[in-house]
Amino acid sequence: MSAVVELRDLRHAWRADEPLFSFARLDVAPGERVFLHGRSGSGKSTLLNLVAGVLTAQSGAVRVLGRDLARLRASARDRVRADHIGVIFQQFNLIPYLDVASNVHLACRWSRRRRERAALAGGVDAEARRLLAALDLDPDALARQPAYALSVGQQQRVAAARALIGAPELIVADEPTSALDADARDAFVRLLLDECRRAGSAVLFVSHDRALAGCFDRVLQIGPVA
Ligand SMILES: Nc1ncnc2c1ncn2[C@@H]1O[C@H](COP(=O)(O)OP(=O)(O)OP(=O)(O)O)[C@@H](O)[C@H]1O
Repeated sequence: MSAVVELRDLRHAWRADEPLFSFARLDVAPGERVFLHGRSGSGKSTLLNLVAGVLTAQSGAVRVLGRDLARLRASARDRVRADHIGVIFQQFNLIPYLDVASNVHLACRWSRRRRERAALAGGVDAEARRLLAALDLDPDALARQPAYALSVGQQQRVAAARALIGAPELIVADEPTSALDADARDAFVRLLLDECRRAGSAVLFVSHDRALAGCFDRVLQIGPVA
């Protein structure tokens, strides 16, 4: 099966004289779990934004499921993201006054494909509740709570459930464990990767914390351009 993500001769520079990173070639296979680390400021978030189609490549190509993101109109890029990528960013991007279940449902409101996949798995609400429980949140106690009333660690898990619902081919996660202590961090990563395996989702997980690297199939370092 062809790669979920392909990077080809990708370079990015915020300042013309200072290239941030370059990837001659990187393929992420279906279901593969990739850990990407690098020092603060090395460009990890920038790379994930390129893969998620939030930024467009200055030179080289980012392909997601064979589609070259830079060649798509903005609306088509948004569609690729909504249909095929589950995003867990540092700030979780939950809507604070919306309840937990509705925050998880959002991914299925933005994408018919994911709504249909969740429906096949038993229904959008049932799947949201299953994912919350799988991520160690009690859906009976929390589903109707507004997101703002949850702890940071709970909000991270809600964001993960929203990324996973509808089984997108790719999960991109940007430092989702930065606010957790070591035990909570390890448990969260284990649960997240278990659910990705169940859904067949590939994972691109970014962190500066190399202690997590052992949980992944492949470890890559992002660094300054030589
Ligand atoms: N929109 C932007 N415009 C200009 N420079 C930017 C922009 N976004 C990021 N940068 C710069 O690019 C560099 C890489 O930032 P990025 O957030 O990708 O790094 P990171 O590896 O994710 O860092 P951290 O681990 O601290 O989150 C930094 O020097 C940052 O200041």
